[in-house]
Formats: sequence, C-alpha cells, structure tokens
Amino acid sequence: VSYCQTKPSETEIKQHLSGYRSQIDSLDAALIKILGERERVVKKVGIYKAENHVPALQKDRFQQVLEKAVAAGAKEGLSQVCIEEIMNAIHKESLRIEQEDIEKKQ
Ligand SMILES: C=C(O[C@@H]1C=C(C(=O)O)C=C[C@H]1O)C(=O)O
Repeated sequence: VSYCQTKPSETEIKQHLSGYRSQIDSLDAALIKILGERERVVKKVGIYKAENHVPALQKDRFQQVLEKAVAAGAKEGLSQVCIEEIMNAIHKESLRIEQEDIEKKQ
C-alpha cells in the first residue's frame, strides 16, 4: 500500500507521467481520426441535402443522437453535461460543413 512505499524520485514521476501521457496522446489521435470519419459522412449528408432541398438542421434527429450519446457516456462514467458539450460542439461543426454545401448550390 502507498503509505509504506518510498517516495518516487523526480525522474520516476516524470517517467510515470510520460507513460500515461503517451496513452492519452494515442487516444487523442484515435478520437480525432474518428471525428474526421464522422464529419466526412456528414459532408455526404450535406451534399445530398443540398441536392434535395432538405434543411441542414434536423432537431429531432439530433435529439436522438444526443440521447444515445448520453446513455453510452453514462456507461463509460461520463457526465451528461460533458457529453452534451462535446456533442453540441460536434453538431455545430456538422451544420457548418452542411451549410458550405448549401451555399455552393445557391
Ligand atoms: C447529419 C445530419 O445533419 C445534422 C447533423 C447531425 C449530426 O451531426 O449528428 C444531426 C442532425 C442534423 O442537424 C442529419 O440530418 O442526419
């Protein structure tokens, strides 16, 4: 147990932290890759909507997306506020991407 261990040296602390941080760095890289993949699908949706005069914002659909994400987040121990902030930021970017295609069509 921790109270009978000797204190780690500065070097050991740095090494330990850098191990955790490389895990974080590769997870961040995976997150960004997935986000890119998601937004490339959104781009296809945007082009399809622009061709068929469907509005970019679909509130009901986004509500479903949000609910699913909140439920999945809860299983991972993530708060509703955290998931809502992340998904709202992603949705904002989706709308920006879709809007670009709508503007190009006009
Ligand atoms: C991708 C869509 O367009 C918008 C973006 C959404 C998203 O990023 O999940 C959801 C609904 C829409 O407001 C869609 O209609 O499915």
